[in-house]
Amino acid sequence: MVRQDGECPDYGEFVDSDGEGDVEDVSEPVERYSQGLYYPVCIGEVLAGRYRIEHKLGWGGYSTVWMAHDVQLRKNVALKIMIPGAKGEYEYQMQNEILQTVRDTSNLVTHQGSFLLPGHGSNHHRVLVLPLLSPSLGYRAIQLPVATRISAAKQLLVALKSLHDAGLVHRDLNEGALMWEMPLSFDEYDTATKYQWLGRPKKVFLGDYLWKRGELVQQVTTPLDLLGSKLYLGDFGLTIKIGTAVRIKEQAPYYFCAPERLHGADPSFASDMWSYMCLFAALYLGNNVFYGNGGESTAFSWVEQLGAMPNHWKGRFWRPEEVNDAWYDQTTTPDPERDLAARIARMRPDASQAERELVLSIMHKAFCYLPERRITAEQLLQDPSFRAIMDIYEC
Ligand SMILES: Nc1ncnc2c1ncn2[C@@H]1O[C@H](COP(=O)(O)OP(=O)(O)OP(=O)(O)O)[C@@H](O)[C@H]1O
Repeated sequence: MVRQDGECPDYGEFVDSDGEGDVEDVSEPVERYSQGLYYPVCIGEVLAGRYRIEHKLGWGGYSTVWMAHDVQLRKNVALKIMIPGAKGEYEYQMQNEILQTVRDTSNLVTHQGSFLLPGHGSNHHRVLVLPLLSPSLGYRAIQLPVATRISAAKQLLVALKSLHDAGLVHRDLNEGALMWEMPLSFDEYDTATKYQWLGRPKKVFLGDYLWKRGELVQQVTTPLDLLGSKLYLGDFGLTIKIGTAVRIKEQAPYYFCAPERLHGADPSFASDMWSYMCLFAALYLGNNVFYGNGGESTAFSWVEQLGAMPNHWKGRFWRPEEVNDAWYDQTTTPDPERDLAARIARMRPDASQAERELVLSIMHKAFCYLPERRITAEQLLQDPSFRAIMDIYEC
């Protein structure tokens, strides 16, 4: 139904004790509320006198993200409520930098405004008001038509190029940073209709011991037929200016992290391009090319598919106790049964031999160990093999 003034509120439902585990398994760790990191929120609560919380969209190391209705402007928004302190402020500052320096922000998730919420004690939580999008799909992206996924890969590359052109390194490219457009007409509907599409919030009371009432809410699962075709890149909580030296070089999930970062190098445009190609491969193949927790298994997955790592990286792996000298032995070659070509053939038997060769050529240009030889976003957008793939899928 179309939204009416004075609408009867729906606050979702508390699950019974059997359902509590299901909500807890997929939600943020509850102890982060008692530690004063996350801001406790209830469905139906109105923040800053205008944003009525309607559902939960997701959470991360630095925030919880909520779907809200802006009763002043009568539109839906996402509220990213940051943890207090410098880490929570950093993304706001970086988003301001992006808004000032990036020429084309049309595929980037940037704020439309911001406010501070008083938290526990003297803490304050920065809140970013973001466009409402579909939360990242994770492994569900494979259920989208392949042409939609390839179009997403192209849009992601355009978004990344715009960031790189402004001298910014994303540094945390993974599936969680990809969000899809939601239908524009969504703004006109009342909460009950939105819950018919997204499901009513399932929730658990956080407990009386907190300084403020709050609920642990299971995040929405967007029906795939509700998604638009536009893809957005978000999560700039770790973004840096190129050339910035960082204390922690590596980044989880490690199977998206460029190998030089696990050998002590700072994040760079090139390391973003490695992560980009991991995402391209996941979208094209429907599965990740590399795996593991950043230790032996991840390094093994590089070597079996790409061959030996550069000899001068020897002795620099971040987990020295797990090193295998064969990784740097230049006589170690990819396993023909399990290399990239074999993987592409296995995962995409429907694609022609010519198409698979184009994809293999693209992947090798970005899955190149030496960052200085890796293809850039600008070059990849102009690359004949990349363009040929985009032509096949009419993107
Ligand atoms: N504007 C939005 N619309 C819909 N969902 C969103 C939006 N922004 C974020 N989300 C969802 O919330 C999740 C958490 O957001 P994000 O990864 O930006 O948080 P974070 O605290 O910075 O996390 P991380 O630990 O990954 O850096 C995302 O994976 C995404 O699914």
